[in-house]
Amino acid sequence: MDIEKVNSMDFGEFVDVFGNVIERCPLIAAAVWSQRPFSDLEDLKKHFFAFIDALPQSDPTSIPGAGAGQPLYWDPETGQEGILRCHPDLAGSELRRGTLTAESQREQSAAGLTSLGADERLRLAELNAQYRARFGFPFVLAARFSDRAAVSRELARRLLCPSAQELRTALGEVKKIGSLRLADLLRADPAKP
Ligand SMILES: NC(=O)N[C@H]1NC(=O)NC1=O
Repeated sequence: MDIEKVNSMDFGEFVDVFGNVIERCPLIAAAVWSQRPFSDLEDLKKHFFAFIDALPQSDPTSIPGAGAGQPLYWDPETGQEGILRCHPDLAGSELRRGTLTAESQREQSAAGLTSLGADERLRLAELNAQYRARFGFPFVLAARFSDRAAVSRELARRLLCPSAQELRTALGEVKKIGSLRLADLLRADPAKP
């Protein structure tokens, strides 16, 4: 798909195609559509990321200690933390139930997370739960740049980071995931974050 094709899309088509560039955040694609035309893939990416960067960090709707669950779709009132909460755990219950988005399923599968042994799955589930309890959002990592051993290692390491730093790191991972998804859609070089 070239950029002319992207620029010619009506609202509905654009949101259909780009609605999951940011996991379960079709409203971000909806906002980006209104900024067309785009000059190229980089420009399109810039608009997605600028939208995220302009959001408030915290989620005033979250209740501290309530362990906010995963929403079906992003609510703009929940800001950047809300975007993180739309991400399914890596090797978590959504993967087991088969309810991941097609993109997430491919990414988790590429990192080998669909074929973990019971012990590895349990260890990741424990680390994911500790991470969510500490930060109030799930551990987010661009799985396609990782593998099963690196995922647990990175999770254990980031669990010890300060919250403000972790929010920034996690949003950086959201952008890496979005870059890869956009590159796939425009068939550019997907290896470039
Ligand atoms: N939790 C988390 O990082 N999930 C995401 N990572 C990724 O590469 N795809 C996802 O769905």
